[in-house]
Amino acid sequence: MFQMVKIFDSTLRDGAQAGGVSFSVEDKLKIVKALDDLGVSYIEAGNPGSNFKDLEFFKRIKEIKLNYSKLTAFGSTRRKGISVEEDENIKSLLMADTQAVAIFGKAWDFHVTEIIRTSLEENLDMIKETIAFLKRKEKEVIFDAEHFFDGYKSNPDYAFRVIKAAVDGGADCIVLCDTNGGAFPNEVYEITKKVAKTFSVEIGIHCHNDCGMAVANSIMAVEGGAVHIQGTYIGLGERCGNANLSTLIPNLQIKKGIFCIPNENLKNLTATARYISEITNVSLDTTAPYVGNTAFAHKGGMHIDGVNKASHSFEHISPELVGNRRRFLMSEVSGKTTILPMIQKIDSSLTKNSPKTQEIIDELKRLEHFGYQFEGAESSFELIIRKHLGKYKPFFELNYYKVIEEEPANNKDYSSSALIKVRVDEKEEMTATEGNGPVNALDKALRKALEVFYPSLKEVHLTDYKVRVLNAEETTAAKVRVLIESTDGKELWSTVGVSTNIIEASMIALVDSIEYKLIKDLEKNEGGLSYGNDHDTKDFSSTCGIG
Ligand SMILES: CC(=O)SCCNC(=O)CCNC(=O)[C@H](O)C(C)(C)COP(=O)(O)OP(=O)(O)OC[C@H]1O[C@@H](n2cnc3c(N)ncnc32)[C@H](O)[C@@H]1OP(=O)(O)O
Ligand SMILES: CC(=O)C(=O)O
Repeated sequence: MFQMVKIFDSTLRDGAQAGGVSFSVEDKLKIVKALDDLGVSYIEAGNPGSNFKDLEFFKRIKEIKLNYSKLTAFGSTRRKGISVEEDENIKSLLMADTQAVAIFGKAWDFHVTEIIRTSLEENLDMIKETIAFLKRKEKEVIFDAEHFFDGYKSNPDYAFRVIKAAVDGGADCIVLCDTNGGAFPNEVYEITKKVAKTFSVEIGIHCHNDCGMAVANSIMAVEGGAVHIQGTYIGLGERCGNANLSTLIPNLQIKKGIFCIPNENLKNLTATARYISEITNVSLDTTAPYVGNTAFAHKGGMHIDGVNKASHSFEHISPELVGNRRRFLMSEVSGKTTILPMIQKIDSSLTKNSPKTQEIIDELKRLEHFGYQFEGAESSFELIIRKHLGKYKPFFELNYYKVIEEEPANNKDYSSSALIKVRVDEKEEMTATEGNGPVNALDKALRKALEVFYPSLKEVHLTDYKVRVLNAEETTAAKVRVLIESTDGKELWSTVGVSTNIIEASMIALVDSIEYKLIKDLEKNEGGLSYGNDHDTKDFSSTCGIG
């Protein structure tokens, strides 16, 4: 039997209540567009009664036509002691002019008497009157029964009366909220089932993740009869966050066959997660199920061997289904089986027994002994393979760079400046840039110089920069390993550099990052690289900073 649920994304409302998150109006517009492209049913995009930014957002979003999702504004029921018509929050909700509104009201008697400090009867009136008013304004009304599970455990009769008040007011959907995130899956299942049996209205679920159960609880709610699922796309939300939709959607659709978004969009799940985390400026958890960077990364030699023989030996689904990819993590404990797929991506004629394969693995082990770590820097390793196989075209030559540190700085924002000269074919470009540190200045100067030749580099920026001291006993003469992660907003890649000089180690990783991006761009544009014999193949050991 065909089964479907409606996905309600609250990244821009509950997600905005997460510590460290602050969306600009532009951010919100971009995220709405991405979620609409993905095909979620509702986008709860803000709380117009809360702040001017959200009011401005709701004005500007009118210029954008959504193809799939219903835009939803969020607010509370009327306040105690006033009429719905005079409530400023409700006036703002109407000003947002959305097709759907989500209204929250208390379902826990304790919250009614101790937090909003009114009578149990007035709370029921606040809920029913607010919903009836919004229905008269022809809104689709989603009622969030706040603290429903705690409320039910404290006073089931009252929790049900809250739902009845919402149904009597005309609510289109009643959402049972585990606001404090303390419920367990069996409780959510039993309680949701009782509600779904008692009321004929559409039932939804909204789970917080304080016990790490938000996804499991949401699934159990679906088992119990919920057909409207609230969450946030990468799990952001108050405290420990909300049910993570990038986990829930594939769990429901791929594992349980319950329709959430158009099938053809499942392959966009990973890119959407990266895009949203990018705009939110929150790193995507590398171990996030389905969409994380290591969700399909294998390191143990036996696992890699197994996956090579039959991918489902160590993978629960095929990564391509959700737009992710399989990765084999390189390390000194790798055998040829581990690196062969990477080598074959560049030259499919090579086999486990080819001398080149052995040479590359020897080189990997030599570099790891020197201090490199390719597990976190596959892109640098791919460049090494390309250079070793002559499948590499240098995009530029770094002729010269110089970094100047100034303390105390004239300009408080910039304590460093960098000068860089690059050559592309016969043309040279020299740039100077300031930065808030030497690596920042170098990064900006290098990209500025190269953007003249390769405009796509404008999209690139660093998302992570890590330094690890390798032989701390050498104190200030110690060797350092710099790992950087870069993105162009669509893909993430990591590169590495090692040197006793932190600036040089950073520069090696930065140069690798740019070369990798340019190779990928060329591959996309040309449908594959061609390498003429006229191109020099740079000696990779010099790029890696070792003699
Ligand atoms: C579970 C959830 O996530 S609910 C959503 C929570 N989200 C937010 O709070 C973010 C947006 N909030 C805001 O911007 C502000 O809190 C505002 C503008 C909505 C309200 O600000 P203020 O009027 O200054 O009130 P403040 O935040 O200090 O206190 C909350 C008030 O709302 C009342 N309230 C809380 N829940 C409800 C409810 N379900 N129904 C009606 N009133 C409620 C409280 O009783 C309190 O009123 P009081 O001052 O008369 O005691
Ligand atoms: C409505 C909501 O965000 C909650 O109850 O958690």
